[in-house]
Amino acid sequence: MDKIVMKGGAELHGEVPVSGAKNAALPILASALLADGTSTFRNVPDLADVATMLKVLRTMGCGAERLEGRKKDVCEVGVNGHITPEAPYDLVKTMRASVLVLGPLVARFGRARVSMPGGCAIGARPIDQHLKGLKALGAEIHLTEGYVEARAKQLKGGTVNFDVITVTGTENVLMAAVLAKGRTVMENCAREPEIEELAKVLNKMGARIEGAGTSIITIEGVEGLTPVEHAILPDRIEAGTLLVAAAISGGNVLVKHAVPEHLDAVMDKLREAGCTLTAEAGGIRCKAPKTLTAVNITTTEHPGFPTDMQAQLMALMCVSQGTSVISENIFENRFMHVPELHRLGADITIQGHTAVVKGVKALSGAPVMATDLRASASLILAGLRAEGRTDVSRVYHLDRGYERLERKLRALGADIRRVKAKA
Ligand SMILES: CC(=O)N[C@H]1[C@@H](OP(=O)(O)OP(=O)(O)OC[C@H]2O[C@@H](n3ccc(=O)[nH]c3=O)[C@H](O)[C@@H]2O)O[C@H](CO)[C@@H](O)[C@@H]1O
Ligand SMILES: C=C(OP(=O)(O)O)C(=O)O
Repeated sequence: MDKIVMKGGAELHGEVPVSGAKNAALPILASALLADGTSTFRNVPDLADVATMLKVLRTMGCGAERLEGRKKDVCEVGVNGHITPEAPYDLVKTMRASVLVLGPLVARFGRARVSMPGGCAIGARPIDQHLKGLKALGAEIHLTEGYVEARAKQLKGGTVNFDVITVTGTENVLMAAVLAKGRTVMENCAREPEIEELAKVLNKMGARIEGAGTSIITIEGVEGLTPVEHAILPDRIEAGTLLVAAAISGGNVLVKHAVPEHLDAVMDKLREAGCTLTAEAGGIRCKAPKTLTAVNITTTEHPGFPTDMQAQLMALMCVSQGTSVISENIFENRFMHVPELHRLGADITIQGHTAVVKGVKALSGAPVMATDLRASASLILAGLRAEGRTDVSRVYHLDRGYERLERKLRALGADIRRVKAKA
């Protein structure tokens, strides 16, 4: 297993580009199932999760490849009528977002067999709302042998009112509704920029969707869609992570391609902590203050503070002056980074879904273990500031969602490298 080896203390300076968004690329790759022919996607991040989604599509019989050489950011997905509409357990267990093929498969092929994703390190993460939405469009759903089996000769438009705001649930039902007969109204939808991006792609393919990015989405079903060409939007969570890297190191960094409107809540918190954030042509600049100030954070659905940035902000709070209260309201078990941050000298107490972080003068390097994707980012951020050497193991979690993070940080001046596992 690869690990990241780093020495803290360097201030980060310079410019760093953000890659395409994982959470947009995954549903958008799945959306290619909705049309016959080859769809071409650019700015697709080179991540383990994207490789898994391409594999899921290939397993079904699609052509799904990343191009090579200078076009390495391009993925092509080719679909013809002959596919096996099944996502097997072996793949879904490595990436729960594989469940995003469920909606497109049942809409286009009239049936789907997709392994139930099950829980993961950060929470139970059921998919009852995905299933509720598909049922409202007329799909028959059975759960057998750990699989969701969905069938519908022709989905029919209907009203879907989500009991819980869910990002991939909204996306799954949206991808089903575009080919349903008649009008679908989806209420209490998630409002993330990645949902707007998915709707943009579907509309380019010929769908008729209005309201994506708000809590009510209306879809007029169409008979068929055509393949598409699209460049994926920048990853707001990677951008936020790089802004925190600038802040925690005491540096001054321009995060290129970062979209300020996608990062309002994160930028507000960094400002409150004393950083100077400026939207510049082509990105966002973060200049760290001499002393960081503790701020309170409450994660909520977009446009609130994102749960996917909670662990990174917690790393920052570990070295900020004062006491910070961090409440996690989206996932029930998303404090797995806390015991590892303790190993670096952090002072954090957990009370239920709240963590109380008392800023310390210094962190000290230690071997630590990543437990999930954003936990691994938070440990690397803490390692940038810790005195001495920090080794972060289990970086396969990091590779799910960050494209060569260590190279990006090294280009900004960090002392960080990847030690490859022996073959
Ligand atoms: C691939 C992708 O886009 N992943 C993101 C997506 O995950 P994902 O779409 O899985 O997260 P959801 O928005 O669905 O989850 C939000 C909450 O709703 C609950 N829930 C969800 C669905 C359901 O049917 N029933 C139910 O109870 C979940 O357990 C969780 O407590 O949104 C999360 C919340 O912003 C992010 O952390 C993930 O990075
Ligand atoms: C939780 C995340 O991803 P996923 O939903 O793919 O597990 C994340 O990106 O932080």
